[in-house]
Amino acid sequence: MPEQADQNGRVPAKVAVLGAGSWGTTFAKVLADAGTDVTLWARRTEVAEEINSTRVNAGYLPGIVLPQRLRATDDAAEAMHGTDAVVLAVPSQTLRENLAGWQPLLPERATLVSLAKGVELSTLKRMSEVVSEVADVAMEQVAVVSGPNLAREIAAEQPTATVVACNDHDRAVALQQACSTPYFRPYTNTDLVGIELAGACKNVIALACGMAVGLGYGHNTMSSLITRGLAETTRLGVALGAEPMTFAGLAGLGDLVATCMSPLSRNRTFGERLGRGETLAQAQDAAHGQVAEGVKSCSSIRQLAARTGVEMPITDVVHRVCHEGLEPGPAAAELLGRERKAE
Ligand SMILES: NC(=O)c1ccc[n+]([C@@H]2O[C@H](COP(=O)([O-])OP(=O)(O)OC[C@H]3O[C@@H](n4cnc5c(N)ncnc54)[C@H](O)[C@@H]3O)[C@@H](O)[C@H]2O)c1
Ligand SMILES: O=P(O)(O)OC[C@H](O)CO
Repeated sequence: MPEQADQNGRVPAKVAVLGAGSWGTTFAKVLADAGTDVTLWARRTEVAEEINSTRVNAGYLPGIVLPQRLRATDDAAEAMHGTDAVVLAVPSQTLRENLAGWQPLLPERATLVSLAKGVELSTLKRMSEVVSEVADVAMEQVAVVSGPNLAREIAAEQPTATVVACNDHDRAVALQQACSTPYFRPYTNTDLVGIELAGACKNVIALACGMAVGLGYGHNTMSSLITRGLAETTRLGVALGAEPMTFAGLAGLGDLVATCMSPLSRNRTFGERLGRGETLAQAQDAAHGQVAEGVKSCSSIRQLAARTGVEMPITDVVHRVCHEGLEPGPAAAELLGRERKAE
C-alpha cells in the first residue's frame, strides 16, 4: 500500500530512547546532533533530573555535555508519546521484560530499534525476534544498530561508522538519515540475522581476548583469537541463514576488532579480570552494574551452536570459564591442543 511505503521511508522526526546507560545516552546524543527530537527514558528519576538540569549523565558519561535538543524523563509514556521510532537501549537479557511493560505505550507504526547485543538465554532468540514477538509487530518494523561503537568514543565525537539493519530497506534508510552526524556514519544492511549474531558473538570473543591479556599474552594471541573467533561466528551465522559477507563488515570484523582490542570494552575488561585470577563475582562487582553481555550470551550462543550442529570452540571454553570453573590458563591450553586441521 502506498501509504505504508510512505510511512516506512519517512525519516523519524521524534524518537524515544529507552535506557539511559552508556549506549542509550550516547545514541540519544547522536540522534539529537543529527537534528532529531529525542526524549531519553531513565529508570532512575535522579538520572533524568540530572540530565535535564546539568546536561550531563555523570554516572555513565562523565564530562560529556549533552545537547539541548535531548530531554530526559523517568516516564516511559511521556518519552514515547507521538514518536516515529522507539530505541531500546537496555541489556539483552532484560529486554523482553522491559518491552512487555512498554508494549501498550508503543506508537502503532513506530520503528522499533534494538541496540542490544546478545542472544536471549531462555529462548535462544535474537533481539529483533524478541522485539517482534513481544511488541507483536512484523519483523519489517524492527531495526538494529550495530557496529564498532564503543559509547565513550562516540560520545566524545570521535569519527565512527556503524550499520543500521532492517528487513525493510526504506525503513533502514530513514533511520540512517535520522542518526547521521559529522562524526557518526551509518551504513544500511538488510541481513538482520548476520548483524545481530555478529554483535552477540563478538562479546564472547572479547571475553576470551581479555582473558589472554590477563594471562599476559600479546598481540599474536589476540589476533589468533579474533581470526578464529570470526571463523566460528561466521560458521554459526551462515548455518542460521546469514550472508557470509556481513561478517567481514562493520558489525562483524569491525566490531570484533574494536571490542577485543579496546580497554574501554566491558567484555574485554571483564575477561582480563578473569585472566588475572579474579572470580566471576569479583569481576561482576568491579563492573559496577554495567553489562558485559558476553558473560550470559556465551551460554545461549553455545546452546544455539549445539542445536545447529556448529563447532564453536572459543565460545565453549569461555562458557566453561565463566560458568563451570575452568581456569583461563588450561582453557588456552585446551584450545591449542585441539585436533589439528586445515584452516
Ligand atoms: N556501551 C557501549 O559502548 C555499547 C555500544 C553498542 C551496543 N551496546 C549494547 O547496548 C545494550 C545496552 O548497553 P549499555 O552500554 O547502555 O548498558 P548500561 O549497563 O550502560 O545501561 C543499561 C541501561 O538499561 C537500564 N535498564 C532498564 N531495565 C533494566 C534492568 N532490568 N536491568 C538492568 N538495566 C536495566 C539501566 O538503568 C541502564 O540505564 C547492551 O546490549 C550493549 O551490548 C553497548
Ligand atoms: O563495552 P562492550 O564490551 O559492551 O562493547 C561495547 C560495544 O558493543 C562495542 O561496539
